[in-house]
Amino acid sequence: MSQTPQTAPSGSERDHASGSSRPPAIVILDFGSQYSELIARRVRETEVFSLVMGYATTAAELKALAPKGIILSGGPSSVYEEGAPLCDPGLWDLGIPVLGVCYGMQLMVQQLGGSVVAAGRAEYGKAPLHVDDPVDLLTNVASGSTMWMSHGDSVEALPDGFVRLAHTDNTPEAAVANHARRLYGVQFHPEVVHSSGGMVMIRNFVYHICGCTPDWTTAAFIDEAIGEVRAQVGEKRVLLALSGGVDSSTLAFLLHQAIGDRLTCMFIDQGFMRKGEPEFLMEFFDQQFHINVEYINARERFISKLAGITDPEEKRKIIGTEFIRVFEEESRRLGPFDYLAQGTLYPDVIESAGTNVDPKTGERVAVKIKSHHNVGGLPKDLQFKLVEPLRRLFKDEVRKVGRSLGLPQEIVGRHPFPGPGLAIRILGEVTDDKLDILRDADLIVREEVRDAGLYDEIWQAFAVLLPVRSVGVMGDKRTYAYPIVLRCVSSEDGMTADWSRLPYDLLELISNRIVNEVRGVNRVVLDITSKPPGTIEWE
Ligand SMILES: Nc1ncnc2c1ncn2[C@@H]1O[C@H](COP(=O)(O)OP(=O)(O)OP(=O)(O)O)[C@@H](O)[C@H]1O
Ligand SMILES: O=c1[nH]c(=O)c2[nH+]cn([C@@H]3O[C@H](COP(=O)(O)O)[C@@H](O)[C@H]3O)c2[nH]1
Ligand SMILES: NC(=O)CC[C@H](N)C(=O)O
Ligand SMILES: [Mg+2]
Repeated sequence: MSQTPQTAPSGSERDHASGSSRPPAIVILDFGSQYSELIARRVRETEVFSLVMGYATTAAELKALAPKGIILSGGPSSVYEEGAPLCDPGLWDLGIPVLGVCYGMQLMVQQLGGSVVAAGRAEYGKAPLHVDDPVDLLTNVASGSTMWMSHGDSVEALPDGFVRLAHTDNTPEAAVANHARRLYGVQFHPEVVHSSGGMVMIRNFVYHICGCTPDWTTAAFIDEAIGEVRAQVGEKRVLLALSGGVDSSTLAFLLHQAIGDRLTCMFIDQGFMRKGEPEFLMEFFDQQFHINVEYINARERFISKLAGITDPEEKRKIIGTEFIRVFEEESRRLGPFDYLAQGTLYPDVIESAGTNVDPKTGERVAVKIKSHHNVGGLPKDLQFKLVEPLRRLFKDEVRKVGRSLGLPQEIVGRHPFPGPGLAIRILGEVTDDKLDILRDADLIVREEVRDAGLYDEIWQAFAVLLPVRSVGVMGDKRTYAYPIVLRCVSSEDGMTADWSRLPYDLLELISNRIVNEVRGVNRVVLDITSKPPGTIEWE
């Protein structure tokens, strides 16, 4: 991994987000794993505040921060490679308990005198854990618990003072410890949902080994976020980008509490919304909450900017830029506004690879998956300062915050809908005709999933339009029309997802209705790909 920077920024410069004024009880050092923030979030689920920081955070910085525990994340590198990201070796002598996960464990082993080698064969997926010593870290973790593995390297020899806590069929040193120094390592990923007993282990580490107390609650988050927003914006006015989705609606309530009528909410109709959505949103906020929302009809300008554009990343960037241009123009009309508030969440940030940038090389430790319009899709010459208090949270954490602020289930329970909207669900060029087709198909999917009583069980259910055509027969006539892809997934946070096993009868109903009712479609297919390797959206 020679492109991995040797020196990454320390955590402090990344923490412009929520909760940053509160020192983390558990620090996660990020070695580039897609799961780093997931670890932090699992720790926060135990009501202990946790933040991710750059892997090169020095021992002195950590000492000053005085967390009760440190977790080293996994990462794509191999510890024995030149240029592999290393932590400050002073870390081991701080007397603070450390848990290394996968790469983090391998690093611990190597730096303390053991050895790590490329394993005979890589191990991905579930493996039963055989517990050899059910103490501290593994207290109440049943032998045979399924753990999620994702590694190509293995620990060959343990450093002095370390013992084995557990093994798997392929991995002799699956969990290890130096009890006296309170250093622990696991080869698997306790943070992913597929690891049963993973949470038990995290609780063991956080409460029993590190001695943390559960004081990071939704109420505490709201209080601190309100305080931070007030400190950030002072007496200035804030423009809020409101989509009517869970995140920006929650943010609207939060900011309303924080700054009252210095908040202006603005909804941009970019022309890629679902059927009935703009009307629903305007009426809902106006009638139910008496929150005034500025409605901006920008349909023409968005679709004309996308004419002839087929590349997904190009589409996303154009849309992200156009959003900001509209906000800038409207800000001149209604403002001025120095601040733009967005309901950005952590998955938007990690997938746009907005974290851990090396100031010298500009390299990122986590790789880019796609540019979310509100992060990676933003223009470089952005004139607003961003207010994004939800930036460190995952969707289910936001839902809790929203509920606690009094948002009704009708909003809090909504499926996520991406800012670029239907434009990234029409593969290739976006046209008015295709938008009409997709809107109609999407409505049928939503209606039928709701009628089947499955809406709340599913993370997202939607239709995708492919720019290819196939032959069919309808009313004895040949058709040559587009297929619609049904994409329904279950997920906890959007970072990983599985395709939903919808009942065949429901699939049949949706398929029949789409082919019969939507002009221009003659075939319906089902996407049965999980994430990874697929993503939820098709672009
Ligand atoms: N049409 C829009 N008008 C104004 N702002 C928007 C619009 N679409 C998206 N945004 C902004 O971009 C942010 C990110 O969009 P995203 O879809 O992830 O969040 P959301 O719409 O608030 O919630 P959800 O993920 O549940 O749809 C929003 O929180 C909002 O600030
Ligand atoms: O506001 C958004 N702007 C975007 O550009 C964007 N792209 C994807 N998504 C949503 O994020 C979640 C993860 O999606 P992917 O697996 O496709 O990356 C899913 O819930 C997606 O719907 C977006 N939301
Ligand atoms: N997931 C990880 O942290 C992987 C670590 C290391 N690259 C390995 O393959 O073993
Ligand atoms: Mg949305």
